[in-house]
Amino acid sequence: MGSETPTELPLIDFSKIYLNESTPDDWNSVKSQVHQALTEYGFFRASMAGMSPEFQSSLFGSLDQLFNLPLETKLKSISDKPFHGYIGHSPTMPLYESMAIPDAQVSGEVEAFANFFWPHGNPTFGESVRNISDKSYWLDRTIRKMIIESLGLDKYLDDHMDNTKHLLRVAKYKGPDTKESIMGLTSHIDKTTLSILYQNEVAGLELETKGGEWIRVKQSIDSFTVFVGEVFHAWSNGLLHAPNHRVMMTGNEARYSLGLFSVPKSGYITKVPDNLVDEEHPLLFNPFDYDEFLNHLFTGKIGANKDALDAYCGAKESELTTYSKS
Ligand SMILES: O=C(O)CCC(=O)C(=O)O
Ligand SMILES: [Fe+2]
Repeated sequence: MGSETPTELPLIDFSKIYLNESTPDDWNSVKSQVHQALTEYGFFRASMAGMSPEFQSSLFGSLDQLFNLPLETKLKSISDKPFHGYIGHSPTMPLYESMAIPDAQVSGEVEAFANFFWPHGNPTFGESVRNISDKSYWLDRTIRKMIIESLGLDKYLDDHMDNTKHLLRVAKYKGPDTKESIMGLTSHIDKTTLSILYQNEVAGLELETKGGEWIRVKQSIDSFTVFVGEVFHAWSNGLLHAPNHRVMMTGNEARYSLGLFSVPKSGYITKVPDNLVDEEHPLLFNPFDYDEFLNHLFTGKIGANKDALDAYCGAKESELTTYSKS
């Protein structure tokens, strides 16, 4: 792949592994594609077996129902935690609305969210959102395992798996009814370990290459978009690229997305593995507490710009004092 600029996201097929029909060679082949994609570009599309048009229409019908609830009902989904509660009607992002389900992979959490909005329950919402959440969760763990193996860091695997938590965010981008592109979500780099997105057929997500070109994601019914966030970039001492991305909307159809975001658990100190640091690869990030980083971000102590984590705990300036070869 070298330094050539891709015009589309690389597509990697996880179906055999997901269906438990893979050989060790299949695993190794997918693992090396994942490693290459996430170091070169920071993103790829993951295809998965088992998604039907009927499933897709019940899933996005459910999200339509959710966002069509009255504003005062949606506003009840409040939270004092960053990124958790209802977000919408922002003057800077008028097309965007979202709500979050923490620990959506845990049995009963999606159903509890549905029961909150529909006191008599909403089994279609529960089942379809749960299905995507489970597949995204499986992808998140499988991809992180592949990266850790491919970096030769197997001894860190359990620590990484045990100290990661998840948040599912469902979003709606209203069609702006214009021919020219309107900003749906401003460009940013996720403050996550990994981000996994599933969406309806309305395009809009764009990812930036290292060379500064924007690639528009071509979504299909059985694929997820996977990209690296600042936390995994930092943990890998810069080996994994965390891409800038944004949502640009045209036309009058609404775009729906479901994003599963993995982040470090509260109280866990993320630290670059020693094996990734040597004279040629000086330490780029000092150990950090993710919750404290978010606090700094949301109280304005550091800017919410693209390299917020670097501003918070970047080690470049203090390399000589923090880096020890032991
Ligand atoms: O909805 C999307 O496709 C992108 C969402 C996103 O980038 C985010 O929530 O961080
Ligand atoms: Fe994002």
